[in-house]
Amino acid sequence: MNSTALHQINWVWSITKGHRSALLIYFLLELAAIALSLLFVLWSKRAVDIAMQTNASDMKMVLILVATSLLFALVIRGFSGWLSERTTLKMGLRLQQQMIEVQMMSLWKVVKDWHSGDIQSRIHSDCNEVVSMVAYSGISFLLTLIRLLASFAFLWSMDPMLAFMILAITPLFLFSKVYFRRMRRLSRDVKQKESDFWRILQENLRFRMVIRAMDLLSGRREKQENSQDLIYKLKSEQLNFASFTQLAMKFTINIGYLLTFIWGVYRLRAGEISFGTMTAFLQLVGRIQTPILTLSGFFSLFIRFRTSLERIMELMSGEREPFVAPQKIRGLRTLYIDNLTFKYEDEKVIDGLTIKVKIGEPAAIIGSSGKGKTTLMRLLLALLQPENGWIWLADYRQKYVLTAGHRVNFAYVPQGNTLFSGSIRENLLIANPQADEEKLKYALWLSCSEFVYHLPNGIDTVVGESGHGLSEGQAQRIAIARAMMRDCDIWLFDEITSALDKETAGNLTGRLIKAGEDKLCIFVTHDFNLAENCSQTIYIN
Ligand SMILES: Nc1ncnc2c1ncn2[C@@H]1O[C@H](COP(=O)(O)OP(=O)(O)OP(=O)(O)O)[C@@H](O)[C@H]1O
Repeated sequence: MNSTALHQINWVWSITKGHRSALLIYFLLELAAIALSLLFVLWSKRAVDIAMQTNASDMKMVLILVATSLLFALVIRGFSGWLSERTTLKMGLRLQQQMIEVQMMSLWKVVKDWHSGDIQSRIHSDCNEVVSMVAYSGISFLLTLIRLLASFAFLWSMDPMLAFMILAITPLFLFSKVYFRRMRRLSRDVKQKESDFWRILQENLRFRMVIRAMDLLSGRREKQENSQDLIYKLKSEQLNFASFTQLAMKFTINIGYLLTFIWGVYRLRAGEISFGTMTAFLQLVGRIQTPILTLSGFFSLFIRFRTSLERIMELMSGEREPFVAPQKIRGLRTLYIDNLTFKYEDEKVIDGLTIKVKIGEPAAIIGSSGKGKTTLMRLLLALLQPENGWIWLADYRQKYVLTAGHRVNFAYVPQGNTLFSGSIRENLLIANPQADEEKLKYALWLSCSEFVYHLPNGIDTVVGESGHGLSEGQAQRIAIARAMMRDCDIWLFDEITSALDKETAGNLTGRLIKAGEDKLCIFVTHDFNLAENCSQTIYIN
């Protein structure tokens, strides 16, 4: 076994943690059901044989046993089915949580490389594929194999020749390398194309108004339809191949049944077997054929599972931000940036930047577009790591090298629309769930969001996806109010006046600068009026 397969097995084993006893119980219950079904065959053979004798004294007892085995098997199957569904559900949700957690904490370069549509496709369909294999199909495979072997051994004990005949006609071609390779390639291609489709779909839905407004509908529709056509072609190929192999399988299996039947009839006529044995034959043949058919279906499931497993593991292997305990700095005084250098891949964005921002002395950061202002914000929030140089936070006594743990000290307002769907109140409370009405009112006032009170539902007005229902400027101000709900000593504002008229912008920045007299405020801006009101202006070129 190669190291990749071993790694995959270990990984699969790790996701069963917390569910292993439920999986074992399910396996044992199904095993008991198999034993009962074989007892059913044995006792029904006896019942038929007794019925053919003149002295049928214990027939009643045997019939009771036949009925009991059937009934118990039914009850056990009912319970095990329920248990398996429940375990699948719980495991699926847990795995999804883990996948989402990894994505939420992934490093900047990982975020850039993965499209959220692709991630969603993996979290949804690949996760289902993997979990249903681990919690259900994998165990079913083992049980089917056991059922098959037990029925085969039973048949062998009654008539070895017949058992041999059945084995000889089993379509073993299904286990060939050609079959596996082709199915694997198809499965990979389908998954890849599905991810592409999710990417296109997500962007089409997100920008549907803009797409219509800019008359891009036909182009985007064509892209989406092309992607669907590709999926259709690949899935049709998959379907044709699977249907052909299933048909070949059924064909050979039915010939097997026919041969058994003819063989049985001749031997019955020759008086070599009893009626009971004949009925047992026919039942056992069924109990061998059905598992073989199930196994053939299982192989395509297994191939899909391997593909999905690789895709999930690839997603989960992205680098994550290590956990650092939150560290609130009491009595914060100064932020130092010393000879800071940063580059994305090869492009140097910030080169030897040195600045100092003190509490109560707001700073404006100005620079033409694409010069690295937002990058600087990301560095301050420890979302990016400097290539060279240092960022420190200092209180009265000492300096602390900035880490992700210091994020609790920052209230940050990003560029653009970042509201969540839900009411305005929910959007504000997410930043500080314990806040009271006073705090809400203050944050709304500080961000010049008094317009909220004139909305029909006031602060409980529901905002759609990406702030739909509010203007850009209104959404921007609610985003400022949200940041102001947090009790933080450093306020970072990234172009907060870009969607506001001059008067509102002046009002807003006036309130923020006044209220931030005991805060460390940094405004990234193109607004020179705002820069004039700050204590220092830093140019990034
Ligand atoms: N994730 C990224 N990977 C690679 N390069 C990036 C990434 N994000 C930004 N850049 C590049 O870094 C440079 C600075 O980008 P940044 O967003 O910091 O500029 P900015 O000064 O905030 O611009 P604007 O005023 O337009 O918002 C740009 O040239 C941009 O192409």
